[in-house]
Amino acid sequence: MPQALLCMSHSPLLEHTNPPAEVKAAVEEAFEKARAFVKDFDPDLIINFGPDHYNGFFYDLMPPFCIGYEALGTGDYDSWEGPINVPTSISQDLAEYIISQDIDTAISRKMEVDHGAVQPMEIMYGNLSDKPMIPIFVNSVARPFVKVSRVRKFGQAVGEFFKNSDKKVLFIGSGGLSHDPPVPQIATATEEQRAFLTNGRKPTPEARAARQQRTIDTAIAFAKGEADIMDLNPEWDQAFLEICKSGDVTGFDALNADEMDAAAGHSSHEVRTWVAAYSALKACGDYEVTYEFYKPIKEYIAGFGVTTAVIK
Ligand SMILES: O=C(O)/C=C/c1cccc(O)c1O
Ligand SMILES: [Fe+2]
Repeated sequence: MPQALLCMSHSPLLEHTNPPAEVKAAVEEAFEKARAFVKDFDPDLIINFGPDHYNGFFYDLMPPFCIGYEALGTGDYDSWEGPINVPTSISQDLAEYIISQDIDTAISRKMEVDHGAVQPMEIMYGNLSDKPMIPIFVNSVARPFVKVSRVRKFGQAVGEFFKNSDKKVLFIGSGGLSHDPPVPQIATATEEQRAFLTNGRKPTPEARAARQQRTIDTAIAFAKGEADIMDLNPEWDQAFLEICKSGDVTGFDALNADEMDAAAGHSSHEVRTWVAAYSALKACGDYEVTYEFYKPIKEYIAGFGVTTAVIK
């Protein structure tokens, strides 16, 4: 059965800040195009490569990759909260296959996933309880990072597993492109932030609200040119999109974490989810990108991209 791909930026600010009306309309049109693509493809199963922002994964145990056997949404920023429809036996077979290919992965029987992982599914389907979905965590915020070539090989192994599947599979990658939201980094964290990054599960409602308000305030200030975060980098974003369109996923290997921090912001590493998704699709066959949307949107703190692709 065929495979297809949807990669898109996410932002928890979609419902919390107000870009100019024409920008909002353009994003809504991109979502509508993506919805039409997904509806037309009508997958049986979603493989969802998503990051986390210290809602599900912390420094008490931070794997580079984790396959969810069972999962639930954390509900941060009013995102999906509660159980997700994960086909456990397929997740198990996938993990077994991946380790048989000499690629290591963690697994979780209770994986907690945040806005970054669930937003595309919410936008496509409105919920995470109907369509079967295997959540795959790709560490995109917490150093140390594995090389991008490793992410490509991981994605390739996932794709190989589904290449001859009897199910129609949609690979989703969620995140990026250039952006630098105010998520603390371990290297520069205060003692309090360090404690949170290591052991911040189940924040109090007050702590969660304060974190979210800080991000909203930063986005509003960023749009006014007043925030102390790195600028978006449309040129870097376009170069990344060119690699996606080239069909040569080894082109991702040249991405380097230090250079990404410097050029595209500390959350640009979320493109690792795209690298995994495109590499998974490529393992199923040569592909073509059938739709691309891109806009740098300060109110969302995101170089905002949406792409779809199919096997040629
Ligand atoms: O986790 C947060 O508090 C902020 C997340 C964020 C903000 C803007 C763009 C993104 O991709 C994010 O994940
Ligand atoms: Fe994010």
